[in-house]
Amino acid sequence: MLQVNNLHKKFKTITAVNGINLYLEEGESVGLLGPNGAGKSTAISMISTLLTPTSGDVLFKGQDVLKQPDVLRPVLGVVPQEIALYEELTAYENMLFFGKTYGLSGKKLKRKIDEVLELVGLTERKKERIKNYSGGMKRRINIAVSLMHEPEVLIMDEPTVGIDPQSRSYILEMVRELNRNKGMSILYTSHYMEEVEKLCDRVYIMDHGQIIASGTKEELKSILSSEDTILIEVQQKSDQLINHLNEHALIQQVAEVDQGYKVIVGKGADVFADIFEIANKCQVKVRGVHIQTPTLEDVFLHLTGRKLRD
Ligand SMILES: Nc1ncnc2c1ncn2[C@@H]1O[C@H](COP(=O)(O)OP(=O)(O)OP(=O)(O)O)[C@@H](O)[C@H]1O
Repeated sequence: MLQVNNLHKKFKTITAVNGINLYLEEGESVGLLGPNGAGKSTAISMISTLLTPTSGDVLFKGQDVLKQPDVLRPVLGVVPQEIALYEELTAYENMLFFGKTYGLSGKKLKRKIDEVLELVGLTERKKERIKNYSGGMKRRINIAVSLMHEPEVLIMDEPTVGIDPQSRSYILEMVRELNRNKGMSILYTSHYMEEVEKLCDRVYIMDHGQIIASGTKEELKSILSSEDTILIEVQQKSDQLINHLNEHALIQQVAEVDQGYKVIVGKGADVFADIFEIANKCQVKVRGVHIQTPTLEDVFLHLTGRKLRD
């Protein structure tokens, strides 16, 4: 349905997007996962026709979106990373305003506002000014606005960044509902791998302007089928420990995580005793060492040597 071919964007000296290819089928939920600065926002701004590419094509149902933006714009909903609402107006007034810009009016507009307010769970708060809303509520209204014209395709740019856990899980559930029950095709960008794992059928992993891996979650994780991921839980962190782990011949990657460190080793490599010995030498108390099933975060670590949220 939506196809992106060899898309590039250069800003003077920076190549923000360096030849990406991706597609979105009807009814699919696809994740664009990558760390800050990977080029996700630039890529989706071009796909949404808000930014002109340096080169490349975007096709919607076989038609060239860059030459004829109107083949996509009327059926596209975009949730930008920045909140785009009038702070002094109430949520309802904002929706009236944006609904009119989509060409809705009269009873149809009011019916649609009621429907999307219900969907984002803010019917009771619709008469409050946006400036009095929490960050999470603002984001929910931002999403509501993008749904007013019943888009076929929804593109979301990190819609849960910086919000409270309750709004976050509300938004995730809502996105899931839009995809599973309403059949909306969704391109969801995020640097939170848990969100992409939860919501998306297929995933593109982006880094430094390029797509470095793509496939279903299972396909991506099978990249690690010849590796084990080991979590080392420690009492206190130590740079010396990281250095020593990195020097170990059987350890391929080391990354710091909340509880301690994650290391990737060849399948079945027996490094447990060595880990305890190294930790002992660095005077780090180890709480536990566990082999884990790989996550998309581990796939990213394996491919780039970095964590998604470095
Ligand atoms: N208008 C611009 N002018 C110059 N450089 C830009 C512009 N927009 C983005 N960049 C640069 O392009 C690169 C990719 O940025 P982009 O915002 O697309 O990344 P991202 O993956 O969406 O990250 P984030 O989540 O932080 O927005 C970055 O190095 C950024 O500084």
